[in-house]
Amino acid sequence: MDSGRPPVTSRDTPAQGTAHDRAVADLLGRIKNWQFRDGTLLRASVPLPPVDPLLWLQAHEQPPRCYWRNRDHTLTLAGLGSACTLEARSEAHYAAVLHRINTLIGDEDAFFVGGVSFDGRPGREAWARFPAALFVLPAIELRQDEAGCRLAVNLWAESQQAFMREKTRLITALCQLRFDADPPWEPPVRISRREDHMDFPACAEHIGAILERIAGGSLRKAVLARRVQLHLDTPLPVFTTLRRLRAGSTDSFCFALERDGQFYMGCSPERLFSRIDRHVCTESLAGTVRRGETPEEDRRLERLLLDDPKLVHEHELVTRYVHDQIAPWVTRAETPEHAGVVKLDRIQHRYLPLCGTLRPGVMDEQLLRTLHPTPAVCGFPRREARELILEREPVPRGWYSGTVGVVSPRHSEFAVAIRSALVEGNRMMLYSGVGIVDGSRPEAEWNELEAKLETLLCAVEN
Ligand SMILES: C=C(O[C@H]1C=CC=C(C(=O)O)[C@@H]1O)C(=O)O
Ligand SMILES: [Mg+2]
Repeated sequence: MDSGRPPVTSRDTPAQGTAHDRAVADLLGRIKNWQFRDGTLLRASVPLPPVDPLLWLQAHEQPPRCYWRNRDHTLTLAGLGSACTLEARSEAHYAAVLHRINTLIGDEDAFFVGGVSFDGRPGREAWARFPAALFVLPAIELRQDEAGCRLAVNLWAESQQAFMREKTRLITALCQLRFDADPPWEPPVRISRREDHMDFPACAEHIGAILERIAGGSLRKAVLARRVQLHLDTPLPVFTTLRRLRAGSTDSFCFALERDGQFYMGCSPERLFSRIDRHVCTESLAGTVRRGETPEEDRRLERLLLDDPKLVHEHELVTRYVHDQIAPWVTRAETPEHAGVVKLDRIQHRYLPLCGTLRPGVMDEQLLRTLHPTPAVCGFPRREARELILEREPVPRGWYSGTVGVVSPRHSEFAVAIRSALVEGNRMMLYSGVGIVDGSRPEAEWNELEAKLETLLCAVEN
């Protein structure tokens, strides 16, 4: 059947099918000679003609699948299956997981893909399948970076017996890879029902309570989040939807993580941190206005974003926090003098990057522990805001406003997990949040919550 969509690879280069086959054959040849080496990761990678990773993922039913594209478009990873899955039951175990990742990867050029929950605890209710932290080393990896496109395999096993089993499984999976076929036809998705877990009156009441707390002096900011549940008339084609979302989210991190039949997916404009060797970059991104209908209106709104005292305050709380948290870990911190603006398709944000050189011995675990969750998703002071969120919000956040990214000894990068949804078959849960500070008005915050959901909603129904 003709789906009317482009194939996984371009048809105007007929020799590509054979080039992909040769790449797979090359990998198979290498794997066949692999011998079990206790606790050592085996990895091989070969160049591949360009492939759209999301179409490729949609064409393969090999869970768990994962996808990551960073905001700078310098790294895209698509993974099929798991060579190793590491989990943490609580925040207290993040360091052990990150340490394990580094020793397991060693000198190999591999990445684990994963993340952590908002509150450092395992998911509850809809999120029950997601632990506090989860990182997967894909068994088969498609990577695009400055060096081009490559296909790689990872194999790791704790015993000779497990090694033989995994090796056979990997060979079978490689033999089933497809590069030149159309992805399966998918019917258009329609939203049959929408359930809002917080309506405007409830939202206004929560905002009132937060403002009272702020007036009392014990809190300066809290981020209030809501959830919208969609019932769809057909299971959501996750990677096709993410492809649409990605097309409208050029300056965003895009991700999808599969876990026992569920997907956590989204496109976030916000970086938690990125580290290449000892060089680290973090940022504050907060404060929102919509995009204008005309260039003049857009510039007027941009001026408002830069000058309005409430928006300046909302953003500055994040900036100061990020600066104070990172300061002990870096020798030189560089940041522009004035905030800039990040423009997305429907909204724009205030933004200020901060880069530095890590002091000897500082690892991802310190950065993760001290930065996450920033006042862009939690509030300030952090503990007070977190308590208020747990007390006020009607549904657990799970991994929404957690962090998602890639980890390796040389290079790690995490996005703040916002503009995202949990998907299970016909059901999709969309999340959005707003920073409440002195000067917040319920109608304006409600409109902001709605605007933040729009991009995702549009990607669902095409
Ligand atoms: C918490 C979210 O956005 C944060 C990031 C940027 C701007 C925000 C704001 O203006 O309120 C939020 O702090 C979300 O999109 O769910
Ligand atoms: Mg805001």
